[in-house]
Amino acid sequence: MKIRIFALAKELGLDSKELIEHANAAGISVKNSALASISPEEKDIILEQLKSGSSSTATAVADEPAAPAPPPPDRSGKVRKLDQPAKRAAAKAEPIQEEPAPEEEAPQQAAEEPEVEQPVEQTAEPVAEADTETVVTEDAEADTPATAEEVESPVAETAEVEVPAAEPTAESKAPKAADDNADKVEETKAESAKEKLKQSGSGGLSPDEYVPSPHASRGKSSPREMRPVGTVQSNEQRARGEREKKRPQLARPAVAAPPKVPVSKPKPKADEAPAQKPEMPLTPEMLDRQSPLSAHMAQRTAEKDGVKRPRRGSTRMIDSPDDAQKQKRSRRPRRGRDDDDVPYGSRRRTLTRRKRTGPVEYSDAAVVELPMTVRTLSEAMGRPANQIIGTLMKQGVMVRINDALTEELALEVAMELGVELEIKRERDLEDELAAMLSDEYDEGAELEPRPCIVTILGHVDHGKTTMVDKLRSASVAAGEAGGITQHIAAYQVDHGDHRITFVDTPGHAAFGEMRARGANVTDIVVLVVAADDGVMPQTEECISHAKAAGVPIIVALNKMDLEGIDDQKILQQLATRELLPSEWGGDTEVIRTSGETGAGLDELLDTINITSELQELQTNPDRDAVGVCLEAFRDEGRGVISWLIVQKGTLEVGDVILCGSAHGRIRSMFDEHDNEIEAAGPSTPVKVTGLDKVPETGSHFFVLDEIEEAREVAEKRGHTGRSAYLAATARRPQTLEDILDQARGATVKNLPLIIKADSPGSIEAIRGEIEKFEHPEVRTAVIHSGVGGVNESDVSLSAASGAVILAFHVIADDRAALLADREGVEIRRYSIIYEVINDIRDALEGLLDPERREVQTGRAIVLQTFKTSRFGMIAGCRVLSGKVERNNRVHVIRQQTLVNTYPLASLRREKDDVKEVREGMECGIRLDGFNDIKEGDLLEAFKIEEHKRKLEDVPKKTEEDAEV
Ligand SMILES: Nc1nc2c(ncn2[C@@H]2O[C@H](COP(=O)(O)OP(=O)(O)OP(=O)(O)O)[C@@H](O)[C@H]2O)c(=O)[nH]1
Repeated sequence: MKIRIFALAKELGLDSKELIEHANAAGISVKNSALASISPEEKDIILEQLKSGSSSTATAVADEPAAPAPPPPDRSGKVRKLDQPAKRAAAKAEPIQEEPAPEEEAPQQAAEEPEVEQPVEQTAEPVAEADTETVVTEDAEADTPATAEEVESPVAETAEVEVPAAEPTAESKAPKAADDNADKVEETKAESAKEKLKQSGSGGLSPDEYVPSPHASRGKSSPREMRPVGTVQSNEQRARGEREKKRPQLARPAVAAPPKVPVSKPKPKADEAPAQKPEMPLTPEMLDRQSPLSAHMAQRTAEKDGVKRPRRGSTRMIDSPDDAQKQKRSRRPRRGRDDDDVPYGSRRRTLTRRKRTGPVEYSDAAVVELPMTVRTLSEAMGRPANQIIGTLMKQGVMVRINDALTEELALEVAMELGVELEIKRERDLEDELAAMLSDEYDEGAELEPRPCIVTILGHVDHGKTTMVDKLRSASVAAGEAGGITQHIAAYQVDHGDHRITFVDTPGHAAFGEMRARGANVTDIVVLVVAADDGVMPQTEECISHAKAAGVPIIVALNKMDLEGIDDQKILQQLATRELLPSEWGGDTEVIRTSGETGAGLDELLDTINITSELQELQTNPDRDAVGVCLEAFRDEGRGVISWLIVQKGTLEVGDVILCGSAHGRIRSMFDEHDNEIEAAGPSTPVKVTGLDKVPETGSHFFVLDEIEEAREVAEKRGHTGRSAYLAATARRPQTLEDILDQARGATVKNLPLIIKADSPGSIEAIRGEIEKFEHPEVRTAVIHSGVGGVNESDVSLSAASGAVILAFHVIADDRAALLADREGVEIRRYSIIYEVINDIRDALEGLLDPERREVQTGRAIVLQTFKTSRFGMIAGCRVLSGKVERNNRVHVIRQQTLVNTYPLASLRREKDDVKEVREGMECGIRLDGFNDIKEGDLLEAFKIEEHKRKLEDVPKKTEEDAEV
């Protein structure tokens, strides 16, 4: 059974190394390791050796040629660093010890014998530090005559040690070399031990400096574990020391006492392999002053920058917590001063954070966006939401923080709280579109002359169409139904160097609004006044429209070809209506014309040109077109056709246009002669196709970039229109008239209508006319209107509502006609608006209750009364005037006071019932329900006649009632 060295050393109370030395002295080859093992026999030999004393130790040591160099007894020398040269020396010396060891154990031995290096290192250390001040000083302080020679001698000695290490492979030389080496090592050891003893004796190592080796029992060695020789000496050591004293003194290294280094003892780990290297934690002081890397880096930095600048994150450069604080402080202002050096993100974060953490700002002016709530208003004004809620509560408005606020309420709150509030509305496309119409839109653009737009106005049949027809050399009047212009249309005429655009408007009053819209695009109004008719009411309306539009008026005194014309009379009429003719000194040009003969038309065109030149009509043709829809209708083949007149810019095929609540992309474009064109400049009337539905007459059109944008606005407009209609419908029961009707128990009779026409203008005209029929008892209700023929839907709606279908210039399709026959729905077709209006008037008057009038037929006086048990009181009367009829009613008048009115119950003459009794005759009259009749009472007999009422009659009565 093998016995471990450390176990035996423990058993004997020895150090493992001492035991190894003894074993070696006894001739037993033991690895210089506490883990080495020996056999029991060898143990006995060692024990014997120990018992026999130390006398033979020196011999035994001398006889061990290959014994590893024992650790130097003197380990009290300063160990500050492990120099590579020393390591190399130790490594070279190692093979000397390997000779007697088995081959398989050699690597382990080499690994397990760092201790062997230590002595060499200890020996070599002075080589590195021989010139240090500390060593010299210590040496100088030593009482031994340590001279420079002594200090240098280890260098030579170490060099000698290295010599044999340089030839380790020469096995034959090994014993001798080993002997020499061993001798020298022994000498070194002896010297070191001697030196230590000397130091110990002279106070070089105080008892306090003794550091017991925690690993001594395990036979480990480290600089800290080195035990000062001299404090505990074995017999052998003592003997060796005596022997060495006899030897010549060699130069010894000056070894200083180890410094007091607070070392934390590493906790041994159970499973961990024993440390083979000395553990020496580096203290901050050592790092600070001795780290070659840090010193090198500091030097490099200083050389590079010229100034010593601490590197971020370098603990080395921060000497103390105060220094670290100074560093932080010095960084902060630099970040603020030099913005370029600060990363964008970090600077922004800092600014934002500062802003957030600031106090709440109570501003006197605030901007809030719609839609707004109490919360958003609170945030915008910098006032607490509770304050806003409280303010509103005082006004009787109960809101919560997330409730929406109207603009009015918000403004009231702002006024109450003394805040100037600006309400920002969301991007209003309508405003942007309106801006496109303004002159500012073309500011700075290059403007070019444009044709003037002339609108011809005048009373019906005064010759407008004939005049334009003559100008265009085309017959338009001949094709018109009833000889009345139903649609606005426009034409262009070239005269001289100018092109003139004529807009022909119907002269009838029903088209007043269309005419007014026509005037909106107008530069000049030509007022046609028939010389044989003079100024008519509708002429006056035209003058008003033209003046309201602020456009110059040129009077065309037409039909001058007729005989017996008194033009002076017409001029007089014009003058009284603020149109003083130029020939009378005024500024109104009056041109005598004849549409029939064409006389005066050139002069009229010349006058138009001169007037337009005076106006200097210019516009920007290079922009998105805007203009007005003059008329629109649905064509069976081409879909929706819209008459547009371009006011500004140039309209092109493919443009996206928005017109009222209609939108679309222009598919095709036609001029007045139905020639297809690609573009239309300013003041050009065109017919276009491509809109999704029939646009409203008089609505502006705009060219937009995106079809989606146009659709969005069109839908919004359509929605707004429906909302307005619903709102109007919802408000209707709330009118005062309705409330009064309900109180009176009166019922208003509606005439439901469905209007289908060929164009929006026609519908508008019909609506405008029938809305004039105002009556408290009857009214029209247009439940549906649309452009196009009568379809099944219209008939179904009519059947359900009892509405009358008015088909103006349109007919019903076959299926609708069949359905109408089946449902008994009447479809009334019209081509002239007069007929429509007359029929509507008749229908409304037919709905009126007839007027009941009291018609007195005769008067009778009561001469005598007879009371019968069967019939009650009977009055004997004489007819004073007229006649009394059986079906009359009677006012009983007593002493000139009306007692009451009663129907006649019986009328008799001489016991016979008669139908009537004439003046001067006597009769018996019994009244129904009245027996208190007396002599002298006057009976007025009357009958009720019903008279059909007229719409015109009723308003007068209503006005009288209102006055009452
Ligand atoms: N003698 C004469 N008759 C004319 C003249 N101009 C028009 N007329 C006649 O007057 C009638 C009405 O003419 P229109 O041109 O249709 O009149 P209008 O003003 O356009 O009528 P509306 O379209 O209903 O507004 C027609 O019978 C024409 O023949 C003219 O200069 N001399």
